[in-house]
Amino acid sequence: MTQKLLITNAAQLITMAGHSDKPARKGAMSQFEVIENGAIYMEDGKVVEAGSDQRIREKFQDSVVPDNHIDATGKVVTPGLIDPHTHLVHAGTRENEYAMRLKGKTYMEIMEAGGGIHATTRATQEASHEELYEQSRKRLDQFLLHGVTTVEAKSGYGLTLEHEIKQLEVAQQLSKDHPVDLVSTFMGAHAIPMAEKENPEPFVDRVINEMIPEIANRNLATFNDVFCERGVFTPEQSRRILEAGKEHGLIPKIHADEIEPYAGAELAASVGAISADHLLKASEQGIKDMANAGVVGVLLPGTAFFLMAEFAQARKMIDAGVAVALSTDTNPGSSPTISLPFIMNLGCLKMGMTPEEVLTATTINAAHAIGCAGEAGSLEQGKKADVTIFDVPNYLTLSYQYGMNHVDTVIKAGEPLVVGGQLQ
Ligand SMILES: N=CN[C@@H](CCC(=O)O)C(=O)O
Ligand SMILES: [Zn+2]
Repeated sequence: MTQKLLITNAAQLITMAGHSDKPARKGAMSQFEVIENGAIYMEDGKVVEAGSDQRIREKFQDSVVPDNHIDATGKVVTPGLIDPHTHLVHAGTRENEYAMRLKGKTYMEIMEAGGGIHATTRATQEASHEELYEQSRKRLDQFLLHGVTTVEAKSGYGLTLEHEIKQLEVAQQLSKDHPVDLVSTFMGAHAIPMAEKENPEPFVDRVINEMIPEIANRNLATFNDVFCERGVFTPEQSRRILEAGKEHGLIPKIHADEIEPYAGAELAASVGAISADHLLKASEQGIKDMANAGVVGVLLPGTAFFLMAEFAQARKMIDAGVAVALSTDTNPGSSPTISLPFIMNLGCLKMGMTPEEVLTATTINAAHAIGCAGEAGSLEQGKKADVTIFDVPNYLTLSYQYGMNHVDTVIKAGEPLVVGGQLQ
């Protein structure tokens, strides 16, 4: 049966059209069209046409029954938001570490003492597939309620082949069962297991020779990520891990220059990573290299906010020609939030981004950061009918009123799943 859906009367319709092939950079990040009084028609989970209310009604109003007609009077319609960097599948929380950090301990001190990523690894190793599935499913519901229709999910709290597979299988099952689209990243190189701290090379070898081939063989991930940071994986180890992934068809991503400058941005450019993420301490050279190589900069201002660190230099990166995307970095240690709209607020207030840039960074550029811009990230003919409707009169209000959830309706593949701010 053909499934039809018509949205009319939008105070503002923002399609983000025109950047499906390449991410928006520099001025183009701010220059999208805003259709005042817009409408969009969808069929069989795909966008058919978006444009002025008058034109779309003339063409399509007669083919829909009232039940398939959403009136967006006074609201803003955008592509479904995309979160390109999360640690969705994990067990446990770390509020005890939060309290320690408030008293002055640093993120890395806690990790070096066996907490941090190691604490979540212990909890995740102990959790069953079913427990991880249930906790992650709830998070995905929350994402949907905050307007997000596609989410990237990393492993990296397993640190053994068995437990990395468990995390990725949970993500794989959720991608079948849950309406939010999931894109998976293998991140076996998220931390060196505590017992191997003094001699990490055997672990690096296991990631390269055991984990990567098996994960690729089982088709459990699209991307391969590494935490390149002093005290975790060196640039040289990171390069080997990312190159090994490439040999098995896994596209490189990298946690780069988060705590200290460590030439992670430069490495991302030199291995041809699709994105480099964090970048709080990225060097001038690294920023230039990323712009030249077309590496998307995925910035995670929730992490800087929560770790009380200096924010990444989004303004400098955009002006230098880096395509910037934004993400929550959802995880229990450095960014326990699923609110991408709050991340948009932070993008403006703490990283010098414009309200237009943060919308681009959470839609089409976020899609490019996870290789799905051909299907998602903009409302253009033939792309997925993933739509978020915000109960605000204009898009500026989204980054002006902070810490609030303005999501009214979320449509996934042509189906309204959130209506009036409630899951259906
Ligand atoms: N920095 C490395 N990894 C995660 C945090 C993981 C954790 O603290 O559990 C991040 O991207 O922020
Ligand atoms: Zn991360």
